[in-house]
Amino acid sequence: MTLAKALAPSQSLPVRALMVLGGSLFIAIAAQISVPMIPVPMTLQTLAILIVGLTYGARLGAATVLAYLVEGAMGLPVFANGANGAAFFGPTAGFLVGFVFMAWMVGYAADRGVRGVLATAAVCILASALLYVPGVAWAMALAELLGLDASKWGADNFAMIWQYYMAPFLLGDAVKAVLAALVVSGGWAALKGRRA
Ligand SMILES: O=C(O)CCCC[C@@H]1SC[C@@H]2NC(=O)N[C@@H]21
Repeated sequence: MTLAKALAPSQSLPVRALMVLGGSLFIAIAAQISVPMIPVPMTLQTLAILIVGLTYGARLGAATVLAYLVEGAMGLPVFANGANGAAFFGPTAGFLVGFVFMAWMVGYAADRGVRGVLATAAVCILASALLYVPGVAWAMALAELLGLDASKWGADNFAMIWQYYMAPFLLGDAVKAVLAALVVSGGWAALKGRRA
Protein backbone atom coordinates (compact mmCIF):
# COMPACT_ATOMS: atom_id res chain seq x y z
CA MET A 1 0.00 0.00 0.00
CA THR A 2 1.38 3.38 -0.99
CA LEU A 3 0.47 6.78 0.43
CA ALA A 4 -1.27 7.73 -2.82
CA LYS A 5 -3.35 4.54 -2.70
CA ALA A 6 -4.24 5.18 0.95
CA LEU A 7 -5.35 8.73 0.07
CA ALA A 8 -7.24 7.80 -3.11
CA PRO A 9 -8.02 4.06 -3.06
CA SER A 10 -9.80 3.96 -6.43
CA GLN A 11 -7.16 5.05 -8.89
CA SER A 12 -9.04 5.23 -12.17
CA LEU A 13 -7.16 5.92 -15.41
CA PRO A 14 -7.96 9.68 -15.39
CA VAL A 15 -6.82 9.91 -11.74
CA ARG A 16 -3.56 8.13 -12.54
CA ALA A 17 -3.03 10.35 -15.61
CA LEU A 18 -3.51 13.41 -13.41
CA MET A 19 -1.08 12.01 -10.86
CA VAL A 20 1.55 11.42 -13.57
CA LEU A 21 1.07 14.96 -14.92
CA GLY A 22 1.12 16.52 -11.45
CA GLY A 23 4.15 14.50 -10.40
CA SER A 24 6.11 15.39 -13.52
CA LEU A 25 5.25 19.07 -13.01
CA PHE A 26 6.46 18.81 -9.40
CA ILE A 27 9.79 17.36 -10.60
CA ALA A 28 10.09 20.03 -13.33
CA ILE A 29 9.61 22.80 -10.74
CA ALA A 30 12.17 21.17 -8.43
CA ALA A 31 14.63 21.07 -11.36
CA GLN A 32 14.49 24.86 -11.58
CA ILE A 33 15.49 25.26 -7.93
CA SER A 34 19.17 24.85 -8.54
CA VAL A 35 22.68 26.09 -8.08
CA PRO A 36 23.73 26.29 -11.73
CA MET A 37 27.15 24.65 -11.56
CA ILE A 38 29.08 23.38 -14.60
CA PRO A 39 29.00 20.61 -15.80
CA VAL A 40 26.39 19.31 -13.31
CA PRO A 41 24.04 21.60 -11.38
CA MET A 42 22.90 21.12 -7.83
CA THR A 43 19.11 20.74 -7.95
CA LEU A 44 16.09 19.60 -5.94
CA GLN A 45 15.17 16.99 -8.57
CA THR A 46 16.21 14.02 -6.43
CA LEU A 47 14.08 15.29 -3.52
CA ALA A 48 11.01 15.52 -5.76
CA ILE A 49 11.68 12.15 -7.44
CA LEU A 50 12.11 10.39 -4.10
CA ILE A 51 8.85 11.89 -2.81
CA VAL A 52 7.02 10.88 -6.00
CA GLY A 53 8.44 7.35 -5.94
CA LEU A 54 7.68 6.80 -2.25
CA THR A 55 4.17 8.24 -2.61
CA TYR A 56 3.14 6.60 -5.90
CA GLY A 57 4.91 3.24 -5.70
CA ALA A 58 7.23 1.59 -8.22
CA ARG A 59 5.11 1.48 -11.38
CA LEU A 60 3.38 4.84 -11.20
CA GLY A 61 6.53 6.50 -9.81
CA ALA A 62 8.68 5.22 -12.67
CA ALA A 63 5.93 6.09 -15.19
CA THR A 64 5.83 9.64 -13.81
CA VAL A 65 9.59 10.10 -14.22
CA LEU A 66 9.39 8.56 -17.69
CA ALA A 67 6.66 11.08 -18.56
CA TYR A 68 8.95 13.82 -17.22
CA LEU A 69 11.73 12.67 -19.56
CA VAL A 70 9.29 12.51 -22.50
CA GLU A 71 8.16 16.07 -21.76
CA GLY A 72 11.80 17.16 -21.94
CA ALA A 73 12.36 15.17 -25.15
CA MET A 74 9.33 16.98 -26.63
CA GLY A 75 11.15 20.27 -26.09
CA LEU A 76 9.62 21.46 -22.84
CA PRO A 77 12.09 23.25 -20.53
CA VAL A 78 11.61 20.79 -17.68
CA PHE A 79 15.22 19.89 -16.90
CA ALA A 80 17.67 21.79 -14.70
CA ASN A 81 17.94 25.49 -15.53
CA GLY A 82 15.19 25.33 -18.16
CA ALA A 83 16.96 22.82 -20.38
CA ASN A 84 14.99 20.52 -22.69
CA GLY A 85 15.77 17.26 -24.50
CA ALA A 86 19.15 18.60 -25.59
CA ALA A 87 20.23 17.59 -22.08
CA PHE A 88 20.11 13.95 -23.26
CA PHE A 89 23.30 14.74 -25.19
CA GLY A 90 24.94 16.59 -22.32
CA PRO A 91 26.84 15.65 -19.18
CA THR A 92 23.73 15.05 -17.05
CA ALA A 93 22.06 12.50 -19.36
CA GLY A 94 23.09 9.56 -17.17
CA PHE A 95 21.43 11.15 -14.16
CA LEU A 96 18.25 11.82 -16.15
CA VAL A 97 17.94 8.19 -17.21
CA GLY A 98 18.88 7.04 -13.70
CA PHE A 99 16.00 9.06 -12.25
CA VAL A 100 13.56 6.44 -13.62
CA PHE A 101 15.28 3.62 -11.72
CA MET A 102 15.56 5.83 -8.63
CA ALA A 103 11.77 6.38 -8.52
CA TRP A 104 11.16 2.69 -9.24
CA MET A 105 13.50 1.56 -6.48
CA VAL A 106 12.08 3.69 -3.66
CA GLY A 107 8.57 3.00 -4.97
CA TYR A 108 9.27 -0.73 -4.80
CA ALA A 109 10.32 -0.35 -1.17
CA ALA A 110 7.12 1.59 -0.45
CA ASP A 111 5.05 -1.08 -2.24
CA ARG A 112 6.71 -3.74 -0.07
CA GLY A 113 5.68 -1.89 3.09
CA VAL A 114 8.88 -0.06 4.06
CA ARG A 115 7.71 2.66 6.48
CA GLY A 116 9.18 4.88 9.16
CA VAL A 117 11.73 7.63 8.82
CA LEU A 118 14.85 5.53 9.40
CA ALA A 119 14.06 2.67 7.02
CA THR A 120 12.71 5.04 4.37
CA ALA A 121 15.73 7.34 4.67
CA ALA A 122 18.06 4.33 4.29
CA VAL A 123 16.31 3.28 1.07
CA CYS A 124 16.41 6.87 -0.23
CA ILE A 125 20.12 7.19 0.55
CA LEU A 126 20.83 3.91 -1.24
CA ALA A 127 18.79 5.01 -4.30
CA SER A 128 20.56 8.39 -4.29
CA ALA A 129 23.95 6.65 -4.21
CA LEU A 130 23.01 4.23 -7.02
CA LEU A 131 22.00 7.20 -9.19
CA TYR A 132 25.72 7.89 -9.60
CA VAL A 133 26.21 4.60 -11.46
CA PRO A 134 24.43 5.79 -14.66
CA GLY A 135 25.33 9.42 -13.92
CA VAL A 136 29.07 8.75 -13.88
CA ALA A 137 28.99 5.90 -16.42
CA TRP A 138 27.46 8.20 -19.01
CA ALA A 139 29.89 11.02 -18.42
CA MET A 140 32.95 8.81 -18.35
CA ALA A 141 32.39 5.82 -20.59
CA LEU A 142 29.42 6.31 -22.89
CA ALA A 143 30.51 9.76 -23.92
CA GLU A 144 33.79 8.33 -25.15
CA LEU A 145 32.06 5.39 -26.79
CA LEU A 146 29.85 7.77 -28.75
CA GLY A 147 32.83 9.89 -29.71
CA LEU A 148 31.79 12.86 -27.60
CA ASP A 149 34.52 14.92 -25.97
CA ALA A 150 34.39 13.83 -22.33
CA SER A 151 37.24 16.13 -21.35
CA LYS A 152 35.02 19.11 -22.14
CA TRP A 153 32.68 17.78 -19.48
CA GLY A 154 35.45 17.46 -16.92
CA ALA A 155 35.08 13.70 -17.10
CA ASP A 156 38.23 12.22 -18.49
CA ASN A 157 39.53 10.60 -15.33
CA PHE A 158 38.18 9.52 -11.96
CA ALA A 159 39.71 12.46 -10.07
CA MET A 160 37.73 14.85 -12.28
CA ILE A 161 34.59 12.74 -11.99
CA TRP A 162 34.92 12.94 -8.22
CA GLN A 163 35.55 16.70 -8.31
CA TYR A 164 32.78 17.68 -10.74
CA TYR A 165 30.19 14.89 -10.61
CA MET A 166 30.20 13.56 -7.08
CA ALA A 167 31.87 15.46 -4.23
CA PRO A 168 29.78 18.66 -4.49
CA PHE A 169 26.51 16.73 -4.27
CA LEU A 170 26.89 13.86 -1.81
CA LEU A 171 26.03 15.75 1.37
CA GLY A 172 23.10 17.58 -0.25
CA ASP A 173 21.80 14.33 -1.72
CA ALA A 174 21.88 12.72 1.73
CA VAL A 175 19.98 15.68 3.21
CA LYS A 176 17.39 15.45 0.41
CA ALA A 177 17.02 11.71 1.02
CA VAL A 178 16.30 12.29 4.72
CA LEU A 179 13.93 15.15 3.87
CA ALA A 180 11.98 12.94 1.44
CA ALA A 181 11.69 10.27 4.13
CA LEU A 182 10.48 12.87 6.65
CA VAL A 183 7.90 14.30 4.23
CA VAL A 184 6.41 10.93 3.29
CA SER A 185 6.52 9.54 6.85
CA GLY A 186 4.85 12.80 7.94
CA GLY A 187 2.18 12.18 5.31
CA TRP A 188 1.51 8.72 6.73
CA ALA A 189 1.38 10.10 10.29
CA ALA A 190 -1.06 12.84 9.25
CA LEU A 191 -3.27 10.31 7.50
CA LYS A 192 -3.31 8.02 10.54
CA GLY A 193 -4.07 11.00 12.81
CA ARG A 194 -6.99 12.00 10.62
CA ARG A 195 -8.42 8.49 10.70
CA ALA A 196 -7.99 7.97 14.47
O1 LIG B 1 20.03 18.03 -16.40
C1 LIG B 1 19.27 17.71 -15.49
O2 LIG B 1 18.13 18.18 -15.36
C2 LIG B 1 19.75 16.69 -14.48
C3 LIG B 1 20.62 17.28 -13.42
C4 LIG B 1 21.18 16.19 -12.53
C5 LIG B 1 21.80 16.73 -11.26
C6 LIG B 1 22.45 15.63 -10.44
S1 LIG B 1 21.25 14.56 -9.69
C7 LIG B 1 22.38 13.98 -8.52
C8 LIG B 1 23.27 15.13 -8.14
N1 LIG B 1 22.66 15.90 -7.09
C9 LIG B 1 22.43 17.16 -7.45
O3 LIG B 1 21.94 18.04 -6.70
N2 LIG B 1 22.83 17.36 -8.70
C10 LIG B 1 23.32 16.13 -9.30
